[in-house]
Amino acid sequence: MKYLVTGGAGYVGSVVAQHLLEAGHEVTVLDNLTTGFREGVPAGATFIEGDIRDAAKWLDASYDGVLHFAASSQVGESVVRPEKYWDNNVAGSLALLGAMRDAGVPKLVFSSTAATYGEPEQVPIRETAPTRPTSPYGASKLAVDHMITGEAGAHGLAAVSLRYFNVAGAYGAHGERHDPESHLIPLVLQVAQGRRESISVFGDDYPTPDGTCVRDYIHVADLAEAHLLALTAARPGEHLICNLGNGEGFSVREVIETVRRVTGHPVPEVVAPRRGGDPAVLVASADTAREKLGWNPSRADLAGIVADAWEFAQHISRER
Ligand SMILES: NC(=O)c1ccc[n+]([C@@H]2O[C@H](COP(=O)([O-])OP(=O)(O)OC[C@H]3O[C@@H](n4cnc5c(N)ncnc54)[C@H](O)[C@@H]3O)[C@@H](O)[C@H]2O)c1
Ligand SMILES: O=c1ccn([C@@H]2O[C@H](COP(=O)(O)OP(=O)(O)O[C@H]3O[C@H](CO)[C@@H](O)[C@H](O)[C@H]3O)[C@@H](O)[C@H]2O)c(=O)[nH]1
Repeated sequence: MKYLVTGGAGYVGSVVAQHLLEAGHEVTVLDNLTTGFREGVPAGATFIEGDIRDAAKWLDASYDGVLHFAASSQVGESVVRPEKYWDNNVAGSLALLGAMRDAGVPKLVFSSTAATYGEPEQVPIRETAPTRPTSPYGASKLAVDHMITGEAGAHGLAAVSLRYFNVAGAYGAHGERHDPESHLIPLVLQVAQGRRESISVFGDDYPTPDGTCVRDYIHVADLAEAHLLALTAARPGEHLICNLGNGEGFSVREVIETVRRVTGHPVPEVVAPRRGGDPAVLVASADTAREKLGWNPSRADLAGIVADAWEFAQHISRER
């Protein structure tokens, strides 16, 4: 099969593109390199440096589907620059869906997020939970989910939205890398490497056992496997929404402690003010993904996830 992977020079997109290639598919990556890296695109994929808003230039009926990762994805930034999120995520996805419709591309797998739920009433969070995002990022992703539901109903698109919880870990040469770094695990690893003095803990007065935010960390390779299953499960005219997480929450402090244990290095921490837009707790029920996709994540251990991320962090700093 032939797939377009938007955002395939970024963290999750590059790992999924690599899995698609390993499964024998033909892959084209479309990425404007705003947060991704040219060297992140897996060998064997065709690369187009371009924007999803111009997808019509490249999409044609030879594609069997699109895996849509390209987005702006930082919760905190979205609170201070909401317009960027409406433009890139919502207007960008609208253009992409239009290009798919015009070209007759039948299938879509979309990177949605736990951030669509906001502060949950019940944990673990099921897909039927209320969607009340606490950040413009989450709101923009929820808007795209609604757009996709309409597209499936009106025009027969076969679609799956995968609501990732916190993606972590690495897969071979592909791992989490942003410049400047913005995500918790790679930042804590930079402290362990001595590249940063300390990690800021954004708020220690949340209603959680140790006062810091709790997240459900999912290995990027488990996540990638769900995308391949979603391509098989997608049905014309239907929009399936599945959470992807391990169902276990770890606090910011527990993540920092795990990094100390795995790396054997000291990690000084400093309590800082809360970051805008952060819910206190996000933990998934992934029962729908297990039932509808046949997904069976096998890399749930946080220390193992951190160890893979650590190996990747060491690899990229040797390259610098
Ligand atoms: N990392 C996580 O924990 C997480 C959790 C939930 C959802 N997601 C979603 O998964 C997707 C991938 O996230 P990531 O962590 O790999 O981020 P990333 O920033 O590493 O990757 C995003 C990629 O999209 C590209 N891009 C952005 N806007 C574009 C545009 N207009 N046209 C073409 N390319 C564009 C960037 O250059 C980058 O390569 C995003 O949609 C994000 O919202 C990520
Ligand atoms: O220097 C830091 C960085 C982060 N955090 C905290 O660590 C937690 C995790 O933060 P981060 O790694 O930035 O991830 P999230 O903000 O939880 O968002 C990720 O996970 C979401 C799903 O839960 C996705 O939608 C987003 O795209 C993805 O960035 C949050 O409580 C942050 O406030 C800190 O305390 N210090």
